[in-house]
Amino acid sequence: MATARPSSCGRDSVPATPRASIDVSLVVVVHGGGASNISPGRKELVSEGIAKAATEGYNILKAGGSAVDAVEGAVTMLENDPEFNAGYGSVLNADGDIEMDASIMDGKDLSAGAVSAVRCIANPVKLARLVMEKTPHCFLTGRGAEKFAADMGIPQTPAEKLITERTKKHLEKEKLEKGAQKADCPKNSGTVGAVALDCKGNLAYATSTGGIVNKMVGRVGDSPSGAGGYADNNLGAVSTTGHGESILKVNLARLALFHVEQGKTVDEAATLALDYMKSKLKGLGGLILINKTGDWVAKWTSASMPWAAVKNGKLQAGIDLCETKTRNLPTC
Ligand SMILES: NC(=O)C[C@H](N)C(=O)O
Repeated sequence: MATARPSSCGRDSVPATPRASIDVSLVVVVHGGGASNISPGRKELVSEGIAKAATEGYNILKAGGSAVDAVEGAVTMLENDPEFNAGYGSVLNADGDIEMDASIMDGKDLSAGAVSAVRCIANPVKLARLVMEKTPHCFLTGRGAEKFAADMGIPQTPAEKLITERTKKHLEKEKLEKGAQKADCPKNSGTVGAVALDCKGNLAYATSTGGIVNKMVGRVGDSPSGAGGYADNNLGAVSTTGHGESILKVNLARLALFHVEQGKTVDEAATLALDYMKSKLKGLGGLILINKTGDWVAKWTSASMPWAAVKNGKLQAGIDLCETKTRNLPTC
């Protein structure tokens, strides 16, 4: 179990931030997917991308934007970055095609929007937000979601423009290895997510993914469901990543918030939820969580998880265990 924390590290549970702030702080935390090891050659690009996304979300909050605006902005940035498995750079399914899932939720009134198995759209998170705000529904899938996107004036992005050389090679390798989607071997890295707390005390989350490489056509994972993320102003906001089938079975995001509801610290809640998934199903993954007072945690059981958090103007980020770095906010 790995936890991001400001200045020290280790395997015991310690809250990432002091509890109970007096005023509502602006907080944004982002993740770039629970992963096996990230190659040294990609680490810098991944670190840069994740820091920029957290900064984008924080700048939106500072300019008076809502928590929903912040998570949408941060996740859009990661969807546009080919280093991550969401939007441009999504992993390929067994047919060599992209099918993406995304969701967003406003903790103020529990309004939620999700899309699954969408193709030819650059930013599924924006479509999920439109489902939340412009339809009487929470969830649109496949053809219906694409028709709705066209009705909303979202331009079509040809599939070839979302596919990269890296994702083509990834699929080839997976097919050669007959890549079974094992719960305890999360090779499928790069799903992205964000959680935010705004100046009005509103919480939100967004999660977006291409899913898992070499998945069956039509497979939908946890990311567009309440297992892949949840936000409730009374409790907190969570975005999850990892083995989707395991995450769905334990309803990971809501499970973590259940522990918050029971009075646990964010660190304890994340640990209990991830440990349960691991002990029950051997499922590995990670999550980011902010509670209503602005305490946050980034925690994972996979080998690594790129994450970044901005609170009180200070950016902290890391990928591996014992690797928290504090730095100035980058200029976007
Ligand atoms: N890397 C991931 O987080 C994959 C995502 N949870 C899915 O199973 O669709």
